[in-house]
Parts: sequence; C-alpha cells; structure tokens
Amino acid sequence: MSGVDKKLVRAWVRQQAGPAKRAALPVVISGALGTLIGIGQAWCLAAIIGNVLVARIFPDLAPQATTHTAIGLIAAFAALSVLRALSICVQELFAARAGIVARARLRRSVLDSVIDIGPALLRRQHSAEIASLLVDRIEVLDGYFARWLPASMTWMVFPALVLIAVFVVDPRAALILAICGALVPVSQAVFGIGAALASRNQFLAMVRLQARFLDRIRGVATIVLANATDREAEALSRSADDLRRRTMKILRVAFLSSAAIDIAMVAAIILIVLTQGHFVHLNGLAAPSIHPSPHLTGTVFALFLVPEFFAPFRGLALAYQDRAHAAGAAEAMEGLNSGLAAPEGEIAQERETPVLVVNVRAENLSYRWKDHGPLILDGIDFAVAPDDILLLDGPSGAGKSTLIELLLGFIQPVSGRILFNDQDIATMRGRDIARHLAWIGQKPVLFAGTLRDNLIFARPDATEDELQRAIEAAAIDSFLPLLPDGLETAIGEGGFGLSGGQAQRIAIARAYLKDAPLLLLDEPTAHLDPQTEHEIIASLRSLSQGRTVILSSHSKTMKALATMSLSLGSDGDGEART
Ligand SMILES: Nc1ncnc2c1ncn2[C@@H]1O[C@H](COP(=O)(O)OP(=O)(O)OP(=O)(O)O)[C@@H](O)[C@H]1O
Repeated sequence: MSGVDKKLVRAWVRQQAGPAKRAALPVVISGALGTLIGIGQAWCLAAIIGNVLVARIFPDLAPQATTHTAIGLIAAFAALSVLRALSICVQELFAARAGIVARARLRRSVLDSVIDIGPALLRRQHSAEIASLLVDRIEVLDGYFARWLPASMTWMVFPALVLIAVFVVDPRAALILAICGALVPVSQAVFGIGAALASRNQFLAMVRLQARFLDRIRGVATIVLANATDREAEALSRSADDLRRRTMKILRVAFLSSAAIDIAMVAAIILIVLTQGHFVHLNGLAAPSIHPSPHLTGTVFALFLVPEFFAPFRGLALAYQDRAHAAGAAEAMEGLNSGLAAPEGEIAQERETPVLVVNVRAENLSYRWKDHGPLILDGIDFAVAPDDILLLDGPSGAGKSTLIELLLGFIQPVSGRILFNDQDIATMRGRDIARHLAWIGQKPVLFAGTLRDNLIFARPDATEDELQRAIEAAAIDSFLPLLPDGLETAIGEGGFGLSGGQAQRIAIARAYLKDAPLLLLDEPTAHLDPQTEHEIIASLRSLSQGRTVILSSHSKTMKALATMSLSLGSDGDGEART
C-alpha cells in the first residue's frame, strides 16, 4: 500500500471510527464470549481425554475418574457447544448489521456528493467508475466493517485470553504459543503489502473493464456500422483476461498468507508435543510412543487451544483484503470529495422554504474551462426578473451552455458572481440552487420505468390532479392514447420508444410539476421538425408565464419568445439589452 493510500485510509478510518467502531463493539463482545466458551470447551475435552479415557487405559494414573465425571464433562461440553453456536450466530448478526448500516451511510454520503457536484463530475470521472463506487466498492466495504474492524480491534486480545488460560495450566506450552504467534504478524506484514497492491490493481482492472463495457454498449450502433465487432470483442476479452490474471494474483497472495499461519500453527503443535517429554517418547529412530502422565490433561488442553489461539490471526489475514478494498474506496471517495461525510441528520434539519420568485443577477462574470485557457465568458453583466425572458445569443461556441452551467451551479466562475434574489449562489448548496430552478436541455433523460414514474420524478409527492394538469399543459395527452398502457407504459432504456418531441414534452411536464420560479432552457427545440417545434414552443410559452426565464437557442421562432437578449461571443459586449 502506497504512502498516499495509508494516509487516505488512516484519515478515512478516523472519520469512520465513531459510528463504525460503536457498531463493531457487539461483534467484539460476542467474539470475546465465544473465545471464553472455546476455552471452556477445550478444557472439557482435555479433561475427558485426560481424566476419563486415560484412566480407563491406565487406571493407575487417574484412579478417581468415574463415569459420573465423564457424563458431567460431556454434558458441559454439549452445553458449551450450544452456547458457542449461539455466540457465533449473534456475532454474525451484529457483523452483518454493522456492515449494512455503514454501507447505507456511505452510499448516502457518496450520492449526496455526486448530486452536489452534478454533471461536472462526469468531466473528470467515467460514469462506470462512479457507478462502480456506488455499487461494488461500497458493497465490498461490508467486509471492512463486518470483518476487518472487529478483527483489528481484537487480534491481540483474544489470543492473549487463550495464552493466559494455557499459561495457568502449562506455562511451557504458553511460551511456545507466544513465540509462534509473534512470527505471524511479521509474515502478515510481508504478505499484506502484496495483498493490498494486488487488490488495488484488481479493482483498477475491474473499473477499466466496466468503463469499457459501458462505453461499448452505449456505442453499439457505431461499432456495428463501423464493422468493428471483432476488434472490440478482442479488446474486451483482453481486458477481461487482465482482470482474471489480477484476481488470480490476489488468490495466490491470500493462499500464501493463510499458509504462513498454518505453518506457525503446525510448528506450535509439534513443539508443544515434543517438549512434553512425559507425553511422547522418541525411541531413537523408531516410531514415537505415547507415555501418558498425570499432566496429560494440561497438554491436551494446550493442544486443543492452538487453533483457538491462531483463529484471530487468521481472521485478520482474511480481512486484510477488506482493508485493501477500503483503501480503494477511500481513494475513490476522495476523488468525489465525499470522504468527509455529512453528519447524519444535517440535511434533514435544513428548512426547505418554497421559493416563489427569482430575480437573477450576474455581475462581471468570467469563466475559463482550463487554468490557462481562453476566457469563454468575460465580464458578463445582466439582470432578469420574473416575466422576463432573456435570450442568450451568439454563434456556436460563444459560451451559452457554459453560462447555463454556471447558473445551474455545476461550475464556478473564475471571477464575478451570480445572485439569486441577492444571494450569491456560490454560498448555496447544490440542492438549494436546484430548488430555485427547472432546466430543460436538448434531450431529456428518460429513466427505465413507466411514463408515470418519469413524470413524477420531478415531484414524487404530486397529487393525481397536479399530474393531470401537468400532462395537459405539456400536451402529453396528445400522444397518451397511442401508448399501449397509457401512463403505465414502460419507457426509457428497454421500454417503449418515444420521439424527440414526445420526450421533450415529458421534460416540460416535469418542469410544470416542479413549479420552480426560474426556468433555464438550453436549446430545447434543437433537432425538432418545424411542426413539432411550433407545438413545443406553445407549451413553453405557457410554462414561462410568471417565471424568470433564461433561454439559449439558435431557432428564430424560439428567439421570438425573448423579451431581452444578451449577446455572447466576439461580437457581443456582455451587456443585456431589452
Ligand atoms: N467541458 C469542457 N471542457 C473544456 N472546454 C469546454 C467544455 N465545454 C465547453 N467547452 C468550450 O467552451 C466553449 C463554449 O462552449 P459552449 O458549449 O458553452 O458554447 P455554446 O455557445 O453553447 O455552443 P452551441 O451553440 O454550439 O451549443 C467552446 O469553445 C467549447 O469548446
């Protein structure tokens, strides 16, 4: 794991520490109980073997052993086994709950960041990468919260409990366990570095493959028409093979790390057995023979506890990958700037007073896309009030869409400011800016779902009456009877196809439902035929009434809607005219 990773994970762990460690505490407590019960089980078994079985074979060694003792020990072992099963069940339940709660909290935080940053995010990260963070990366964090956190809190404590129990009965065996146990962290540190690196590389390969798949599915028509199917299939199979090789590497490292623990465990067993002279006797080169002694119970007890002693190390080694995944997720979240999650409840406490009117003012607004690139907008000033329709005029590339993105709050000006009702939008959160406005672009996004789902997406709590009014105002009722299931027709990806004009009507209906006082229109009639454009403009005209409207369009008919204009580009002076 690189230094950057370490720093990120440390910062991330610190941030998670409070809620996640609290959630992991019951896992730790039930794990400790499980260890204590395991010690009890080992004692019962050792006593059965030492006091009962051996007494039967060598009555002179344990003459007092009775059938009653044997039955009592077997009953105690059975009862402890039931308790152990229960403690494992409880531990698993708490671990699963800790994982679920933490993942839900992280998903909300990442989603909030994605929404706050808006489409600007897609300029620096591939959508597949963001989807992978929200789904896969956070999903695998389950292991971090459910396994790694409890394991990292207890990997020294549980073996210490076992060591104390063994020490009381057989100090020599305890010393052997301690020495063999001390070797484990050294081997784990070596393999851990490899595991983290392999896991990080595997995640990167997976994200690359996902991004590639998504791009190719989106561009499937282009691939088929360019006769590039074979080439693309080959490239995809190369990416998939890369992922397979990296996954195998992780498995190899995991196998080596687990083998190191096994070796330490076997070494401990052999050393305990060999150092108990009274237990095993080596007759020269002949096979060892057993010479039980009255201390047999203690030795057997120590031997039974060897797996119990190493179990937390094994748990930690298995969970090391989960930590490596957390490093990858922390890095990706850092990219979204969502590493520092908003404390729970902060958003809910905000008062969401409805915005009724918006006066928009831009003061000396400038913007450049790249640090040392040309100014796309230079010293723009305008003011728009309710019932005004401001046309952003200028040739292609003049910066009309850029100005609309600034108004949406998706990008920030290099100088100057935009004010909504005298408040600088730079001081507002994305969701507050969004409450002021509705936006209609060239091509509305239709989600996979019914037409109804797509409409009420703008306001899920809209009543049936409000929905009907929006449908009429946007003239959706003109094509509704043509849809096989009316409002319940599945549209969007995998659903019923809609024409550009019909899709644009859905966007207008959404704007009606949202009922925001500021309307931003970015070439809403581009790509429409004159007849459809005429109908859409009629709907937009009524939608504009009483609202503040800022509009960008190359269409003469759309331009005719405007009450004032702002000339952008080389021939414009950046001042609005009425
Ligand atoms: N994400 C981006 N990164 C870098 N430059 C960009 C980006 N988006 C737009 N630009 C550049 O900014 C300039 C203005 O683009 P913009 O899309 O705002 O123009 P426009 O007036 O809306 O054009 P059109 O009328 O063709 O839509 C163009 O030179 C464009 O190349």
